[in-house]
Amino acid sequence: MFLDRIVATKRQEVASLAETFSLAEYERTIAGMPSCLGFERAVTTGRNRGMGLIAEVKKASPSKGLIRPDFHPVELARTYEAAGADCISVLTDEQYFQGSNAYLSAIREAVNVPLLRKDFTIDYRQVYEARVIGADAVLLIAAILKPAELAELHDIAKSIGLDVLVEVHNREEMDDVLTLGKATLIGINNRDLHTFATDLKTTERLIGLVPPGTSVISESAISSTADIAYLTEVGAKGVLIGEHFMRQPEVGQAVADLLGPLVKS
Ligand SMILES: O=C(O)c1ccccc1NCC(=O)[C@H](O)[C@H](O)COP(=O)(O)O
Repeated sequence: MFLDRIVATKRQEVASLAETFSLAEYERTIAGMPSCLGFERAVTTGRNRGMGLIAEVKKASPSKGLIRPDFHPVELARTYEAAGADCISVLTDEQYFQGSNAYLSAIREAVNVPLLRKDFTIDYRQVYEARVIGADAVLLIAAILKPAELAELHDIAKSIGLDVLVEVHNREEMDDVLTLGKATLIGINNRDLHTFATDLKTTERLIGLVPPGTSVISESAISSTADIAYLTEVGAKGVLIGEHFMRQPEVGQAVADLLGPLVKS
């Protein structure tokens, strides 16, 4: 299965990171860095539009292959920011998404909105790495972590100033995450990471389980104002959109088209 292959690759990457990783050095570096920008706050307030937008910088994916051949990550991020995206998600996985840590660091220098490091985090060293390369938040995916692992990585991320988007796709993962009682920001992924099948109704099916005080972001397969209206209606606080924007010749216009109908309160 693809997700297992991705995780196997991550284990190899973590093993090579571990060869040079020094906790003391990372902590020293982080101590000298500016505070993180508030990712959770930015996406959940959504500039009072009623729906926050995380726009994703995504060159390729396992399900779709190459999505945007003419790929200029910094230019895309600047365009997202200028068009009103609240946060930017940056794929850093190289092997399956053609992403890079270097893209995230370059984007950090270029924009002033919070950045999510989008990768498959399975080890505490990747959390420190995310902070050092310039992320404001990390993604923790319930499908690839045991509850105790997720709890530990969540605590570490928070301890170094990162926000955490905890991703679930089904009832069992949601129950596990809610039982831990740590997540304040839950991403419901409309894509099944095992089969790649997408269904926006996944958000509607699971959102009712989430207690008040915890915000939900709907992720994947979102491409129209009708999708956003529907997800607003079911109670999502924000959306994460990658492929739709990446396929547009005029990315800024595509963002404006989706955000345009949202009313400021
Ligand atoms: O996008 C994939 O094919 C994929 C495959 C396996 C694991 C994760 C995958 N995507 C990560 C994401 O969650 C999406 O990049 C993100 O939600 C944006 O989705 P979309 O708007 O559909 O590009």
